[in-house]
Amino acid sequence: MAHRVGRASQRGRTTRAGLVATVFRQHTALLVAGVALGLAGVAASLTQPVAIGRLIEAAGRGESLGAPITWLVSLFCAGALLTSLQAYVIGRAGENIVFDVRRLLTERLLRADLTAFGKRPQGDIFTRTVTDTSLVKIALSQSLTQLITSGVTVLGGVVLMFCIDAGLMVITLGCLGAASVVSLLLARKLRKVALENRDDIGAFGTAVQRVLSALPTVKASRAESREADRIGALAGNARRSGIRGTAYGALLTPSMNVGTQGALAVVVGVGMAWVARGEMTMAALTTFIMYLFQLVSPLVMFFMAVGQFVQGRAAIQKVDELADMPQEGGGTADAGRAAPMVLAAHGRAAVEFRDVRFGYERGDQGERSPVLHGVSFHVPARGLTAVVGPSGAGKTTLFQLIERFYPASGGSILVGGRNIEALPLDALRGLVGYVQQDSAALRGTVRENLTYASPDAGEDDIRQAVEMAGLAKVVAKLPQGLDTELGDQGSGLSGGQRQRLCIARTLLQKPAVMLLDEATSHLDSDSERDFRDVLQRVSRHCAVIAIAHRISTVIDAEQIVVLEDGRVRATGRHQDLMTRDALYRRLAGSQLHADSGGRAPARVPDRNHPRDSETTLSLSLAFGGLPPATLNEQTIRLRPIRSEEQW
Ligand SMILES: Nc1ncnc2c1ncn2[C@@H]1O[C@H](COP(=O)(O)OP(=O)(O)OP(=O)(O)O)[C@@H](O)[C@H]1O
Repeated sequence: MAHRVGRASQRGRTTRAGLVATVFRQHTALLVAGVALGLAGVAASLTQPVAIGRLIEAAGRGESLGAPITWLVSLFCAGALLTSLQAYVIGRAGENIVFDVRRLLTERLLRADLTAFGKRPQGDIFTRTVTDTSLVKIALSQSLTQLITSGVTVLGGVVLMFCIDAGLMVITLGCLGAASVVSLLLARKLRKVALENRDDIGAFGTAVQRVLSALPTVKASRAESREADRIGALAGNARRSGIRGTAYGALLTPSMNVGTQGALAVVVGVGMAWVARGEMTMAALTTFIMYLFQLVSPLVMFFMAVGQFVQGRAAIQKVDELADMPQEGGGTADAGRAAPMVLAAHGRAAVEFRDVRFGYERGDQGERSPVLHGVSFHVPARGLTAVVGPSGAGKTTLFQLIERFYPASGGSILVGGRNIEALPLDALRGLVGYVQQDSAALRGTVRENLTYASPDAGEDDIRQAVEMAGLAKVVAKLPQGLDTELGDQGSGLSGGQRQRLCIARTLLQKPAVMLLDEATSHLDSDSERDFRDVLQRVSRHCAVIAIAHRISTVIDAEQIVVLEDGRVRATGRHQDLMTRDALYRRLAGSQLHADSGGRAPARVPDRNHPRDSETTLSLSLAFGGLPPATLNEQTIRLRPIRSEEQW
């Protein structure tokens, strides 16, 4: 049953009714079965006072008590069996509901549009996904069925009591009616407070998630006390609204108790007077009082269920809001994993930007601050293309658009000659491998991390990718090799090792286009030289686009795109750009000074010479330790880097 939810509801927007209502409808059969069992139990309970009345009458007449006692015991057993069966069936339906809600919600979160996702605090998303879904389960299974079965019990009891004595019933209803009005008013208050409490818990969860994800920064900034105070204040808000909710909830049950106890006192007094005057039999009064006693518990349960249900409705609202988040690809995310695609025609550009414009959405009003202003360039199907430019020029944004994390506001991006808007997302992301600026490793084994984008990869492919990314020695030293467990965000490996892990993961994907965002920034000199060899090899098979601040990566590139303020100002090879583009010269010059346009051969510095040792130091700083001899055909005069210049 839990799997019956239609594919349609899993993909685009759920329905106008919301995700929870859609899921609820899928489980009505089991819920109805649970309610039916509950009602049968109610019937057994409602018959018990009649059976007791018969027992009293039989005893009064001196008849055999065997049959009435058997009848009564059978009713007790049937009531108990039906109640426990109902609890199991309703509990099962509740688990099925929460399973489907969580499954569909997670799917929608994973396919959410990044702009919409970025606007929501992650702690709030977590609270809604974990805590609120539990409240949804309680509201839609236990509370709802309790409302129905208790409601029917109360109704049935009222009808039967009317049949026994209408006058006494009118008195009873008067007392219960007043208590019910008070309880309903309290339930309305409770719903309002419950919504506030959900918001407060969400804010608390957000604050906790914020500090836990940056705990080393918190410690290094000595912000533990400040954060503890801030989070403590938010926990205090949740406590206050929780206590207010508890207070309303605590008033709900006694208000009903007072009503029923008042009714009981009046009924006993009036009833006994009528029995004394011979206007009512003792058996009828006993049966009536039995029903009144039986009414107390369902009435209290009914109003408790009302309280739980209104709290659950607040949670349902929160879950539905989250599930309503816009989905990638306008709500038509691609089904399953698309078959791997290959770039169409040979010789066609692997990636082409045609007058692409883009701005990130800021705030809730949809206003955008422009980042790319008509970017055009193309990337050949083979070879290394480097993208360079000052910080904030829009380099990473180019990659985000190729991956279709965000849609371009104007112009078009083509991969293999096809507009990416027309490609299924899964296929596009299968073609394009992306090593992000902040290397993304996950909790799990090294092997799981490696095969994350290609779950079916074989041992040989894994070994090859590990070798190519320069990770083989690292893996060999790990206690369990590829099966060594890593912590959150890949802790257990150094920054550079994590980055190589991500490079290996992307290599394993065998992409047609590989995007490397400052991918070599963490690599040491030896590994970077190895990796440049890897790049050379890989770029013979696919298009590699690398964002790099290191000239060592750029020098060998077949093409360099110079980006400034979201515009392409030049494209060409290193030597060409050194002569004709001032910005490129300046960017390169911040690391090195080319004496003769980068044409004369490099002089290898002598470490023993005081001036050269200074030069060697700054060279290795600027080039991340790459030995000068590896810079082909460069005559480089380096300026010593002084610490005061770094400030
Ligand atoms: N998610 C985002 N929401 C809003 N603005 C963003 C977002 N990401 C980037 N920006 C803005 O877009 C501009 C370009 O950012 P981008 O990351 O593409 O620059 P970059 O050239 O890669 O910079 P760097 O070299 O420092 O990594 C910056 O001004 C940045 O503030």
